[in-house]
Amino acid sequence: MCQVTPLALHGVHVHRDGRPVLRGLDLTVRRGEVVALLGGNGSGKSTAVQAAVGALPVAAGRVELFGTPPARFRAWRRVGHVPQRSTATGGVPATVREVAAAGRLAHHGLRPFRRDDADAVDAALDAVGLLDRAEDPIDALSGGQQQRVTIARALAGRPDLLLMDEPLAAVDLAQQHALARTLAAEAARGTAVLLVLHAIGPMEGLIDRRVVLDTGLPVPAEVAA
Ligand SMILES: Nc1ncnc2c1ncn2[C@@H]1O[C@H](COP(=O)(O)OP(=O)(O)OP(=O)(O)O)[C@@H](O)[C@H]1O
Repeated sequence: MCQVTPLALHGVHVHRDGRPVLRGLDLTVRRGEVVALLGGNGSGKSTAVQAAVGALPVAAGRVELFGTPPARFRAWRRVGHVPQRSTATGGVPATVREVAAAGRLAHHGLRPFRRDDADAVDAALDAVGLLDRAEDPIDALSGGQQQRVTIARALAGRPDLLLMDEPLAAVDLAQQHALARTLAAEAARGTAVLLVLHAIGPMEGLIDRRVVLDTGLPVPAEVAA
């Protein structure tokens, strides 16, 4: 069966403040594949993720989400995105459950929230170890716990492509292991996963491929090893 590649960047150039940041990046993540995007500070990892979701314009080259450029892509329910250093508050009073439920928005749209939506939200909160805090105000959570809620929000959508920019940054080791198990299960059901990481840590057994960026280009595999 022919599978459309969930994420493909072909020769992508992105400029920021007039400076070249990505300089012809090729990157693909296939169905069920977990790819780690590594590299030093400022090497362009977050820029690549932002370009992938159409949040930054591409000066040259091509980005495709399930075969479609971000500007024409409509199936956002298939994509889960955890931005870098994200906290879940946004200044709006909301419970942990309400924030995680935002991850179902692209599924239920204007129809009422159903049992399967509620089950997906509960499963996502359980996966990040926060089901017992579901009714708490989001502001009452620590930074790392709030980061776990943004991960739950992405998981709640049961996406076919997960883009996570340093999801482990503020998360304790036990929860890193729990997230590794969750992502392994996601990949096993066919989800394509792109993880921006500084250290592989508990994700080691899960990673199918590593792409190491250096000033906006992948380091050749033999150098990166
Ligand atoms: N909002 C911005 N405006 C202008 N330039 C930016 C902006 N964000 C990042 N840059 C520049 O783009 C380059 C790549 O940054 P990027 O955030 O993609 O790196 P990164 O690999 O994710 O780094 P880190 O590991 O520190 O998160 C850097 O030179 C940075 O200065």
